[in-house]
Amino acid sequence: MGSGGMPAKDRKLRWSSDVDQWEKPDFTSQSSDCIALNRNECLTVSVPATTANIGPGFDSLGFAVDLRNDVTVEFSPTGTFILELKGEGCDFLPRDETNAVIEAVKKGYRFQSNDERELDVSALKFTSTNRIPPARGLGSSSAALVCGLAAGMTLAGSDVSTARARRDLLNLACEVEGHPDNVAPAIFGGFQIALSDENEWITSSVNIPEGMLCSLFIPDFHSLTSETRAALSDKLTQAEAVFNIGRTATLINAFNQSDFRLMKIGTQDIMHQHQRGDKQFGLDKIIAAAIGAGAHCCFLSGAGPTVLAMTGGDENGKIGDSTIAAITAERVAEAMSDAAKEFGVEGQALIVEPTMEGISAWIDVFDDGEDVVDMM
Ligand SMILES: Nc1ncnc2c1ncn2[C@@H]1O[C@H](COP(=O)(O)OP(=O)(O)O)[C@@H](O)[C@H]1O
Ligand SMILES: N[C@@H](CCOP(=O)(O)O)C(=O)O
Repeated sequence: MGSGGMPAKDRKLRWSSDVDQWEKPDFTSQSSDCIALNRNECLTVSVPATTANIGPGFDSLGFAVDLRNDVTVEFSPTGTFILELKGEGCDFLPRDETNAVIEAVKKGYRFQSNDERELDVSALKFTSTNRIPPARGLGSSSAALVCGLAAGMTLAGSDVSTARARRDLLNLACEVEGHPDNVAPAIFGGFQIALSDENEWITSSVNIPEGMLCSLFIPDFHSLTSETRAALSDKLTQAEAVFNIGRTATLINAFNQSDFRLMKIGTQDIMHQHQRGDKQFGLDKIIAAAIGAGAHCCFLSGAGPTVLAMTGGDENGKIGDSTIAAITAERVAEAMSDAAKEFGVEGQALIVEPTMEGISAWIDVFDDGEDVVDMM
């Protein structure tokens, strides 16, 4: 094994955060001996849900919200491949090696070991704890991809808390996903503007005003991003392009300057959201209801069908602001649910906060019954 019997804390020192000094694990013959995990250890990778587009920023903007999927990897007690699913999507996500998380683990491992080895997962146990509802526009596929890639890279010896590993993760995940607006905030947290420049994906952060809350209306039905993307027109008139360019720029200013008044106009879009939602589940009416109930802005989350409205924010820093924000967020969520019901659509209302925490990974060490956590 690359790490031998070394405790995780010491072993971590083998992988320098200095980009030029990354030390490749000593890959030897046996598959289970080729991973940077001891038999008394369990690796966990945690990734947040993300809301992409934010109205006009199609394929470019996204922010992370505090609803997380976790994947753990440990040696299987039965000596055979196990994939345990918990929470969202348990009833239909595959439990074999075709699961997107497992495919990504193998890809991440292959990348980190310079294509020298395939990861044999037959002696490993994976547990996927899913809190992000799949196929609802909250970046579940990106979370699965990023979790898996990061787990695979870690098993091949990478420290995914380093800037270099995160950059690699961004490039790898964007290659698979094709658009960066979910994966960038899933990896880096916060609000990200992401784009591709020749062979490289680049992301930069935007401020999210303190104290903002997101009211989510998550319809009960599923909608596959690939299907609703395929139905969009790939042509825009100049006037349509100008509509979205002006609003995207306004949106960035609104967030960076905590200017809540600009958020409603800054989240308007002409490229995709009404095509995906108005006739299908009354998106225009849900947005109007949220704004009417006091939201700063409201938009289709990713490819939908989730709708996200934003409230709160420490405009004046007055005592009691957070209580008022929470009450408004609940009122907005209720108004969205009622509007959807009138359209015949049932769903779940949920209030979450934006989060600055992107991917995190750690190793639990089970030592004589004691559980020591090693943050990576
Ligand atoms: N936790 C998960 N584990 C494995 N695969 C997942 C998971 N979540 C989502 N997926 C895959 O992603 C698909 C949904 O992707 P997509 O249509 O892009 O929806 P979303 O908007 O939620 O990202 C699911 O059908 C499934 O194949
Ligand atoms: N820009 C993409 C975003 C898809 O987000 P998801 O959360 O629905 O996967 C698109 O609009 O297709």
